[in-house]
Parts: sequence; C-alpha cells; structure tokens
Amino acid sequence: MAEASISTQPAGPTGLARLGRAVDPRIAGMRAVHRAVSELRRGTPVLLEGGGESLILAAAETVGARGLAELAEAALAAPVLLLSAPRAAAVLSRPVSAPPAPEEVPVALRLSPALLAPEQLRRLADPVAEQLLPEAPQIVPAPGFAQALPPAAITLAKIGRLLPALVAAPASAATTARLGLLPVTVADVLAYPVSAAASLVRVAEARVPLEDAPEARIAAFRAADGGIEHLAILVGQPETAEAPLCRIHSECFTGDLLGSLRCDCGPQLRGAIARMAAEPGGGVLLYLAQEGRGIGLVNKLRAYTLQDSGLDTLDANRALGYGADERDFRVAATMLEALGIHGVRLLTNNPDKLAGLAACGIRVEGRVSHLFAANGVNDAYLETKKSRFGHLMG
Ligand SMILES: Nc1nc2c(ncn2[C@@H]2O[C@H](COP(=O)(O)OP(=O)(O)OP(=O)(O)O)[C@@H](O)[C@H]2O)c(=O)[nH]1
Ligand SMILES: [Zn+2]
Repeated sequence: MAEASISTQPAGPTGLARLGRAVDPRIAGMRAVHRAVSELRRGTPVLLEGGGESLILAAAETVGARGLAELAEAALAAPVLLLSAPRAAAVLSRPVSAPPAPEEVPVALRLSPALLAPEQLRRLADPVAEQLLPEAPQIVPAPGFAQALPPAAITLAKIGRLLPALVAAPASAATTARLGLLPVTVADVLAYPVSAAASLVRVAEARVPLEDAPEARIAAFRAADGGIEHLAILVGQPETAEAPLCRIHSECFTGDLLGSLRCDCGPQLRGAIARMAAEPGGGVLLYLAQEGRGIGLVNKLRAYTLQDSGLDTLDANRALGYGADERDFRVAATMLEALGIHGVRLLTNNPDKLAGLAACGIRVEGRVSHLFAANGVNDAYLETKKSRFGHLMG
C-alpha cells in the first residue's frame, strides 16, 4: 500500500519525506525515467528539464492528435522534429552539413503545419514507413535548446526502444504540470543505464533441467525500475569454479525461439549450453534482455526490412537512427558479481564483450571461440560481423 502511494508521487523527495522514509535519489530518478518512457510509448508528451531549460517532447512514432494538441498548448515556440543525424540526412536526401553536425548530435528539422500530423511524423521517423513526403522540411539549428537537451531526448526514446525521433518545443513547467504531463531531468536520463545495471537484484531461482544440460538452474534478476528481467542459466556449479565458462547472450526472439536463419543466435545459445554441460566446472549463460543489440524487437524487424532492400546489419541500425550496437555489458558484470563469479572464460567472437566486461572489473581469463557455420541465409550477416564489427573468426 505504502509502495503504491510512493509511486504516484512526482519525482522528488516530498511524498517519501511525508512517509518518513529516506529516498535513494538514484531510484527516484530511475522511476522518473521509466514513467517518462511509458508515457512516450503511449503517445503522451513529457517534459525534459536540464541546464535551466525545459523541452516538451513527444515520440514521432506514437504521438496522436491528442498528444500534439497538448504539446501545442504547452509549447512556447514552434515545435521541431529532433532526429539523429543519419536519419535526418536520409529524410533530406542529402548529407547534414549546415550547420556542421557531428554524427551523434541530433538535428532539428522545422515542421510546417502540414508535417505536424501523426501520419507525417511517423513517415519522417521511420525509413520503412517512408513514402514521398509532400514537402521537404527545412533544416534549422536548435537555438534556445540547452546543449544537453536534444541528445538526452534521443536517449530517452532509445531507452523506450522507440525510433529516435521526437517532436520537441521549449515549454513552461507550469503549463505541463497543469496538463498533468510528467517531468524528467537530463541527469536522470543520462544516469539511467548505470543505475539500472547497479540496481539489479536476484529475485528468483529454480532448477530447470534442460535437454542439453540436465543439471541446470535459472536465476532471474530484476532492476529497480521494474523493467524486463535478465536471466542467468547456471549449468552445473559455476559458482565454485575459479574462472568458469561464461556466455553473454543477448536475447533474440527470432533466432533463439523460432530458429530464424537470419542470424546465428539459436545455434550459439544451444551450443553454449551443451558445451557448458560437457565442462567439468559447468558454466553460466547470461541471457540479457537486449533484443536486437539493444534496439528492441520492433526495430530489429524494421532493420530486417531495410536489410532486404540492400543495407547490411550495421547500416540498417544507423538508418533507423540507432547506433550499430546499443548494448551495455554493465548488466552482465553486476549479475556475475551477485553470483559470486569474479573471473570467467568468455565464449564469444565479439571483442567488445571482452573489453566491456573487463572494464567493469570482471577478470576475463580468456576467450573461447564460439563460431557456427553459415547456413546459406546468414552468410552476409556473419561476414558483416567480421568485416564491420571486428568479430574474431578463429
Ligand atoms: N539490430 C539487429 N540486431 C540483430 C540482427 N541480427 C541479430 N541481432 C541481435 O544481435 C544480438 C546477438 O548478439 P550476441 O549473440 O550477443 O552476439 P554477438 O554480439 O554477435 O557476439 P558473439 O555471438 O558473442 O560473438 C541479439 O540481440 C540479436 O537479436 C540484426 O540484423 N540487427
Ligand atoms: Zn539472432
């Protein structure tokens, strides 16, 4: 009961102070981000605050007439569309060069009244839904936006696994509060990935005998934001080994569950478990809720459509406005520490996983190659992993 009343309080210490409890500001910040993301996902605007300025934001992919009306009511200036530079360049059919924009600085496009409509916004945000636009929007710089605001807005959309495209306008906190729109700060958005990883708690564990590993257990980890759980599949007794075999496996609904031939995830998942079962020390497979290298299943399906029209897996991510790989392996390090595993031999071909884990203080005592033969469908995908992601092929 107390917890329910806490979670309906606005971000900040007031409500909790009334209950006589100390608030961990990090948890309050995560809650604010999680709520803001949920609002964006259902088409409701939120207020992003930082550097003494405020922006009202709505996700181009989900906003409808009502959200746009709320945004217009709170806006203090004409709304713009914030897009990542690669997506903006594609929308304009020319490179984004004026003003010079480093690749990761979002670009603001002026939105004429005709473009400020849900259907047009979706087309501008989504290269797959893109049709011939009725007019080419003009590029405008984003005067008046504190520098940290546009990148944090894009990060917020990415946390929500939404296309990183947002309608944005300077707004007053008073009006957005009157409209009941949620505030979130730049600092909380930027702290979110670290806070979420650090807050993981082991919430359940059960013995689950597997076809390839009869001695297996699954332990579930949940972050304080209430997001999707990450899982550890423990084969044998890896906790007692000095440096057990370990696989960090990012969720792949299509490959892991359906046996999709587009990638190598299914064979890698089953292969890792079988290999751990054959090891005297067993092993641990971390099954991370990072579908599509962190862009989510919906965006991965969009990326597949783009790949069918000629882009490779890396450029398809970029065309959607995402980075090549949006994953953060801090989650894996926290889980290993919680399991009492401080050193591993990593089953991977991906050098970023080795570096990422080591940077978080886990002793990486070696790499064990985890290659599976191409299947006639995933050949180009595997080749791209080697040539563009630097995957080790031996
Ligand atoms: N965005 C995107 N994600 C993909 C694509 N194909 C597979 N994935 C995702 O990539 C992730 C696969 O990651 P991992 O199995 O950890 O593999 P990896 O980074 O290639 O590294 P190792 O397998 O350890 O060598 C899963 O989340 C898949 O859903 C694709 O074409 N686009
Ligand atoms: Zn896959």
